[in-house]
Amino acid sequence: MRVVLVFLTGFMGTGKTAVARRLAAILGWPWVDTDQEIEKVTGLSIEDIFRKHGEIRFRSEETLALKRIVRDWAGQPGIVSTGGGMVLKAENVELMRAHGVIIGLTATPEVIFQRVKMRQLRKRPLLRTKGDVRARIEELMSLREPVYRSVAEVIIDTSSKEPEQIARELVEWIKGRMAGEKSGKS
Ligand SMILES: Nc1ncnc2c1ncn2[C@@H]1O[C@H](COP(=O)(O)OP(=O)(O)OP(=O)(O)O)[C@@H](O)[C@H]1O
Ligand SMILES: O=C(O)C1=C[C@@H](O)[C@@H](O)[C@H](O)C1
Ligand SMILES: [Mg+2]
Repeated sequence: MRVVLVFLTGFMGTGKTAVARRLAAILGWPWVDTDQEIEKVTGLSIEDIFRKHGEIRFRSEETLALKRIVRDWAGQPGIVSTGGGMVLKAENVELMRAHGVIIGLTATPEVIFQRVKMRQLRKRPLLRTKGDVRARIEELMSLREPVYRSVAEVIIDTSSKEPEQIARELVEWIKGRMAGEKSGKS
């Protein structure tokens, strides 16, 4: 399989969107973010989709967005930052694996809390709680961690690095991955 699409996966606030933007700029590849794509297509914010239509509807929109992206971008290189729950559906993981490579980003719960607190929680309805947001992050992360670990080819801890530095490291990884594939085929 050639590396054509690079999917960034991981928990909310690990930096998928921030890193993808820089990765695309360095490589000169196009970039799409599935959350932004869903908002564009539905004309609704993530918050409104969850509030008015519920999580099941959001998950359907998420799979539809992924299907459109792999169809429209077939055969060309590109960076896709996914929503934090994209990997929870086996169908989505299969689609990503069939069209590219899956990179995982991680960070400590405390760093995630610092990044997503306040205004950022609006984009992440699953973290909104009357109780302790830190505890909610830890709970959801520990439930999902095995999935994030099992789907990604490589996992980068973004807790103490700037998005620019992470993007540069990933460029090297992607180049190595592409070179490895070429030599494997010849
Ligand atoms: N490595 C980093 N260092 C410092 N701040 C960061 C880093 N990565 C992301 N951020 C900041 O943390 C916030 C959340 O990052 P981002 O939106 O990229 O997360 P995400 O993984 O895309 O989350 P989601 O799954 O909810 O879309 C943003 O304000 C972003 O600028
Ligand atoms: O981790 C999740 O389930 C989510 C992450 C965000 O990117 C959004 O896709 C939405 O808030 C759900
Ligand atoms: Mg994002």
